[in-house]
Amino acid sequence: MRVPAKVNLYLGVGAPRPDGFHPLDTVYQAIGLYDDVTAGPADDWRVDVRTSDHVAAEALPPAGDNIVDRAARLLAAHHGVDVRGELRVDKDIPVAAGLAGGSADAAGALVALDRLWQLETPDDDLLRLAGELGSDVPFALVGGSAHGTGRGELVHRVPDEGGWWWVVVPFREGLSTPDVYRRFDQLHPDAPVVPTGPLAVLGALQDGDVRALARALHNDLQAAALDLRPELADVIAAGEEAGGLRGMVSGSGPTVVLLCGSGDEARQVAGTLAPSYDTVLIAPAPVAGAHLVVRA
Ligand SMILES: C[C@](O)(CO)[C@H](O)COP(=O)(O)OP(=O)(O)OC[C@H]1O[C@@H](n2ccc(N)nc2=O)[C@H](O)[C@@H]1O
Ligand SMILES: Nc1ncnc2c1ncn2[C@@H]1O[C@H](COP(=O)(O)OP(=O)(O)OP(=O)(O)O)[C@@H](O)[C@H]1O
Repeated sequence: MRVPAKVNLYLGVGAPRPDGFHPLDTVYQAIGLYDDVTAGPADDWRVDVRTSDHVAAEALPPAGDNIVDRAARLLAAHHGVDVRGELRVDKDIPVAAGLAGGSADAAGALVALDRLWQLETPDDDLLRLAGELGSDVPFALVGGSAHGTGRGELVHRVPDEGGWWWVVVPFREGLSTPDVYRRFDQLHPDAPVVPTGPLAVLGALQDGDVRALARALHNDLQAAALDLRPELADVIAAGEEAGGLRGMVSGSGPTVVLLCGSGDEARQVAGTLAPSYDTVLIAPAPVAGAHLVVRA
């Protein structure tokens, strides 16, 4: 099953809660850059992870600690069944990139194992288990474009009339999400308890208006990511110079994404950037998630 990466079209971040997580007001969009997760029968439990050229295999955790192992244990415990099967993960989404690749794999594992073990887990339970695995995992189930609140785990699909195009510039060396949130706290000691909301982004999606969306894109974590990786500012500037309508850091970074006016414009921007960076990808959006959750 194909599971997509995400970008945050809007990421409002508030002051840390007592549990250490930050309240978010975000708009996720699933983009056409995928990992592939498949499950088959086996007497024991095996995970086989393979990576494409631009995915840093060395950044993945040791056997047994992959987020798909955690997803399998959580789903099995919820139903009181044994963890059994062979799970294969083909990774094309860069690791620790701000693209939620691990979250996509976790969502894919939940859905693939739910089918293999014939559990028919209700959607609400699946969403709750996903939220326990990580803040971005429920969105990976839902896909499309969605509003996220809480620590990001409460997701509701939103109307999106656009067919959008992104140029994606990932880097082999990732950024740690907790490090970026920590830097956010240092840079914004007076962050509001309730983060500001994404009205302009939601309106642009509803109208399918790419120029309005370009104006409204916003990421409260961008300053923290740029502080940790100043050279990302040059990538954003180069992408906008090459014809991208607007460049930004995706989520906690370090991937830079550029919103483009059309598929042709995206190909042109990617062609201009390609000689300067190891990897430059093109992704249409929005795309489907791992599982169409009826309620969302
Ligand atoms: C940056 C985003 O990708 C934006 O969507 C997410 O907020 C990150 O989501 P994620 O990788 O699924 O994060 P989790 O696995 O839930 O949490 C990892 C770590 O990120 C920090 N974290 C995450 C989410 C959140 N709302 N506040 C946080 O402070 C915490 O230090 C946490 O221990
Ligand atoms: N299947 C997996 N794919 C990628 N990373 C994984 C996986 N399982 C565990 N991890 C670990 O999770 C951490 C974050 O990986 P991930 O690729 O999800 O980050 P990300 O793209 O920045 O996600 P987010 O945008 O949700 O913060 C890495 O340290 C990585 O070792």
